[in-house]
Amino acid sequence: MAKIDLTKYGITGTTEIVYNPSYEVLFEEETKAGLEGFEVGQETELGAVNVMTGIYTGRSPKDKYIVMDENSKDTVWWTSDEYKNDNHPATQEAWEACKELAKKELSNKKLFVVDAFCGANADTRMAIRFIVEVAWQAHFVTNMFIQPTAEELETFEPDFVVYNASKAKVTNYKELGLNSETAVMFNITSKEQVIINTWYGGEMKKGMFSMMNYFLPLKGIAAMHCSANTDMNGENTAIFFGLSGTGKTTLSTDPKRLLIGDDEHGWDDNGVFNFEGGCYAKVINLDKESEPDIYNAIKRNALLENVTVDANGKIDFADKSVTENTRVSYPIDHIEKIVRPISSAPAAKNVIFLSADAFGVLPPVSILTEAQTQYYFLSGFTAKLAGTERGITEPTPTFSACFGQAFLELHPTKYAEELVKKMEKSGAKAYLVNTGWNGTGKRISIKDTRGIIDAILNGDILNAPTKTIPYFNFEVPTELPGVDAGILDPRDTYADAAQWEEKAKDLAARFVKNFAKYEGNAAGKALVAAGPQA
Ligand SMILES: Nc1ncnc2c1ncn2[C@@H]1O[C@H](COP(=O)(O)OP(=O)(O)O)[C@@H](O)[C@H]1O
Ligand SMILES: C=C(OP(=O)(O)O)C(=O)O
Ligand SMILES: [Mn+2]
Repeated sequence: MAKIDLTKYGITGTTEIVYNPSYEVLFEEETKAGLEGFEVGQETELGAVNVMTGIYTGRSPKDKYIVMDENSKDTVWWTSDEYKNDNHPATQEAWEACKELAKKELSNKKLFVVDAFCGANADTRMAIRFIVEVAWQAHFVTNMFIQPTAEELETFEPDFVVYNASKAKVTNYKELGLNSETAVMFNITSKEQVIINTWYGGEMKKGMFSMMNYFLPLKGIAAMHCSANTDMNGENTAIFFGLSGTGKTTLSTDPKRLLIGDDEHGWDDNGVFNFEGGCYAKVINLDKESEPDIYNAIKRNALLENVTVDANGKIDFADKSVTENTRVSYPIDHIEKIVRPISSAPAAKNVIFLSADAFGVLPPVSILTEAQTQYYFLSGFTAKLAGTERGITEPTPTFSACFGQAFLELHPTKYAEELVKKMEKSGAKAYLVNTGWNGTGKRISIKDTRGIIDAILNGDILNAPTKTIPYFNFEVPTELPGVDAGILDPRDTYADAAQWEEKAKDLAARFVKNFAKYEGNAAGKALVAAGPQA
């Protein structure tokens, strides 16, 4: 084991370091007597431990900051009045203050240090050191990141250090120009992240995703908020872009295929590779029959968050009294059908954009032209679903560039550029799949969506009869094996097609308005014709 010296980070008086604990040790530490508040883990009937994450049960994008310095000033895609995003600038002074708070919080106590990788490719991965004081936080990152081998640990040198001081508060946040007592702050120059006053595990996971999204595209590698899987021969790779709750995890976990990963991937000249070593599935209303693989992944070593569990360990997956964003993290090998030993596969042949349309306008599947692919990728229209972000309590329509705006550190066009290059090279086709609502007022069923995905992946969709949907010029199939033909044209799901027309016109106008921000250059202007015509 590498000798860990935390004094070089300014953390002093450490009484004990639990370094890269095994699952046995993690279980013991997170369930032992004497833990307080949100440190407490409870063993459940399925063997997985459940924890509560406190007030923050989802990410807090308003508290996300990046230090603005010589290095980041001209590269980061900062929030602006013209185009608001979650990359808020922090001063060097605010950084020093937050780092100081974290050092103070983490000094003079027992700590957990987890060294892990982000990125399955050895030549482009980031070596990350997580320093935390809560056992289950160490468990979370052990599940979600790639665990080094014993040999790799011998020589592990971190590229990036994460300080989780979830128990601290930024009391003087106003003075520091920050938003609240909570801060999720990145320093791209020193390669560090500080987390203060939020216990939500997703901040560590999506934080490192944001950093990969900064570093990789600058090296000509696509970084993508998508899940990925491939066929049993590891040849027919597909990627599924989508904002939280649109179905990346659910739809990529497919017993007929091998899972590459459920949320964050890169695409380089060798193909598609996972950034992570685990999955982070939503468990609200989880049903054993319709999602058996995810259900079966909830066993010892998996970690549940914010799930309602009674005194005997019995789980109620239907209860959303704490949040709708109830979660489970598990190491990827809790899923049987995965790509081994490295989570990667050849270039994608199919690219699927998952959009949960709360307006009920988008067809359940549309076959996109090349220009439409770029237009809809940059637009990133979907709904934010309840719970994943603080303050979102019902499906809220949004344009989230590249289906992951909250995690983009460079301008959206950079991600589009890298994706298009890779797609052109592999001859990939793109589809827009609505996993949200239609005229019935209900969400399109998982069964129908799975039928649509099957038809895309086995090529049936290319032989199906099609028609064109007005306003959007979408080419949609009129029949697909295993899919209710009555839903393929969304107008058929309304009592009166005029109701759809009205909503479609409204949505088309929203697209036009949103896209104006890309029309400043010739490339953006050229895409307008591929978008909806209001
Ligand atoms: N048609 C559908 N396709 C996919 N998921 C659906 C659909 N209808 C409802 N759902 C539900 O939506 C949620 C999708 O969440 P998840 O797969 O975790 O999304 P993501 O990984 O993109 O955040 C799950 O709770 C799933 O049961
Ligand atoms: C974990 C998150 O996302 P996803 O639902 O896409 O996994 C998140 O947005 O915090
Ligand atoms: Mn997911």
